[in-house]
Amino acid sequence: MAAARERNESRQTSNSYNIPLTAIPRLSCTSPEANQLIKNSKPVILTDTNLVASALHWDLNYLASNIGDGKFTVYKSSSHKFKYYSDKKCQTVREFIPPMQQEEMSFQDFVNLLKQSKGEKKIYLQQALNDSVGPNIVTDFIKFNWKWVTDQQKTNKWGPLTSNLLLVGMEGNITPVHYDEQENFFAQIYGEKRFLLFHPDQYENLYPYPVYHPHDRQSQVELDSPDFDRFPNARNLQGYEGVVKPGDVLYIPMYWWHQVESLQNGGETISVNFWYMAGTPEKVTHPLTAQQKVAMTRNIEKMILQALSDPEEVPPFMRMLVVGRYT
Ligand SMILES: CC1(C)c2ccccc2-c2ccc(C[C@@H](CC(=O)O)C(=O)C(=O)O)cc21
Ligand SMILES: [Zn+2]
Repeated sequence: MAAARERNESRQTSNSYNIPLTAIPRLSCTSPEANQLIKNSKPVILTDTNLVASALHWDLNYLASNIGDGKFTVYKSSSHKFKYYSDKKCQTVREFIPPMQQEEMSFQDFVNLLKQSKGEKKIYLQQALNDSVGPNIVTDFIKFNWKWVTDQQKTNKWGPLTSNLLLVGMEGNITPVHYDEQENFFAQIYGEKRFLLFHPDQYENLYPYPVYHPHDRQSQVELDSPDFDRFPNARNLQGYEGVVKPGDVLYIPMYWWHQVESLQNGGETISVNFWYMAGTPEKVTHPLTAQQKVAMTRNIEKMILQALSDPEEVPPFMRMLVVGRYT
């Protein structure tokens, strides 16, 4: 680990984190290498997809004027971090305090809030694109390059598209490191976003919350100030970094950890993601892939919770099972 830190210091990476980062490849979607990376579940920033070319004229005013008067979910955070939490799991952890509030409002109200709350209150609009949006947005949406993305879905044997989230973030917003259980083509429309990605095998270095915790799928490690006493392996973190610009599409393979940042002083950001369910899982072969191991830990944790029924019983049970026996 010291070596990793020396290497990092000697390489003087641009990031403000003390983590060795390799550049995510940036390739044309027409290149065989790009398609090979996707096939092998490796991240890649794709150019020339035209996936959201029909939306590259979207900005705050265009959306406010055309997206209709529906209500949009806006998250407010006292810090610049928007740490996802599952509402339905809030009851399982008694002392859990939600780190952000959510509110429904019109897009125009969101834009007004954005313009007046420079700096202190950070807000993040996140809304699944649906048919309640105005006709011009529907037209732009229909003109997404569905041929390319559907070909990808079929070639890579993914499951169905589950949602397209419209994301409008404030400069400086951070979505802390987490993984999703879906394949993701992340399309950038306005402004720039910086991604940190970590292979699923970095599981031991990122200490995910228990599955029953509201912060399920999130890391307990704060990348900007890791608590090495509680999470010593965080010193061994190694990851990937890339910045997506308007028109770029980042492929985030399922189970890959990612942290997403709207650049400070970069202005607001607009993105649309394309989440696909996983394809049918490969039959289990040994050695297990990191993804298979993560999926197994999730199933086992769910089974133990089911058996014990009380979340408070899980930590002592796990210690009894493991300490002195498997450690
Ligand atoms: C932080 C926020 C708004 C949120 C709050 C409450 C519940 C869910 C979510 C949620 C889910 C996805 C994203 C998009 C993206 C991260 C990014 O672009 O910031 C990402 O992680 C992905 O596309 O996989 C962002 C959010
Ligand atoms: Zn995500």
